[in-house]
Amino acid sequence: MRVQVVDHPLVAHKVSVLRDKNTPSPIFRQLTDELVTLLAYEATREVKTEEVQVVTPVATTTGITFAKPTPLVVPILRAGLGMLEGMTRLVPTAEVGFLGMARNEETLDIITYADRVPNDLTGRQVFVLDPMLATGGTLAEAIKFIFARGAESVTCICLIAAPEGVERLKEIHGGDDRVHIVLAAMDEMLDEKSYIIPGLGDAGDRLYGVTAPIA
Ligand SMILES: O=P(O)(O)OC[C@H]1O[C@H](OP(=O)(O)OP(=O)(O)O)[C@H](O)[C@@H]1O
Ligand SMILES: O=c1cc[nH]c(=O)[nH]1
Ligand SMILES: [Mg+2]
Repeated sequence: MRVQVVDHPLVAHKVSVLRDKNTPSPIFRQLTDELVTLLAYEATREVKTEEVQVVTPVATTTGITFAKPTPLVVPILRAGLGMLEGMTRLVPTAEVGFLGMARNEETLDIITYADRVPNDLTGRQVFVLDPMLATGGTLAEAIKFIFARGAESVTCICLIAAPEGVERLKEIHGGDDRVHIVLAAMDEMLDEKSYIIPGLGDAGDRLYGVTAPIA
């Protein structure tokens, strides 16, 4: 499993504004959208391609296009939805599946409440979108779910991670080169409620301006 923290001033600046508790939802949504495009640039570096003939106004040349089957993008509802448009803007031919997952804030159990992902993911490169990787429980479930349907690889694009969550995923997928995690920031730790410190609070609540009921 590879973990990559994208080290770039544009990313660090946008994450800093995102963290600020006074940043309102509209700006939070815009920054999330901008950040995912910066992370997607790195996350798609190994997307499968094939050659294609291109006729320019002056000559014919060989270009590349995405190979079939096309990449599948899977935002984890609710917060991952805030990353979808930025991703599909960069990879417009990607297909999109949806997973609804919520962490019970008291037990930390993960509830999967929506599955709109194709049954057969054989040979697919899957890009999972979720801004927060805290205990890693949600992503562990999502990765298990996607591999159970036959995916070739899973790349998770997250904004902020806690070391505890990354360690948990490494315990499961450490020797597995099919799993790739791309992050904007690796934070310090989890607090007693398993929120990321310093983090940015509840990403879903900050994106959408409402507190979701406990799952
Ligand atoms: O690593 P974990 O400890 O599993 O926590 C991370 C999860 O928590 C948040 O979602 P949440 O359950 O709050 O759902 P929401 O997007 O509907 O707010 C976040 O978007 C992740 O999916
Ligand atoms: O810090 C955290 C942890 C889980 N989910 C969030 O949205 N934020
Ligand atoms: Mg939430």
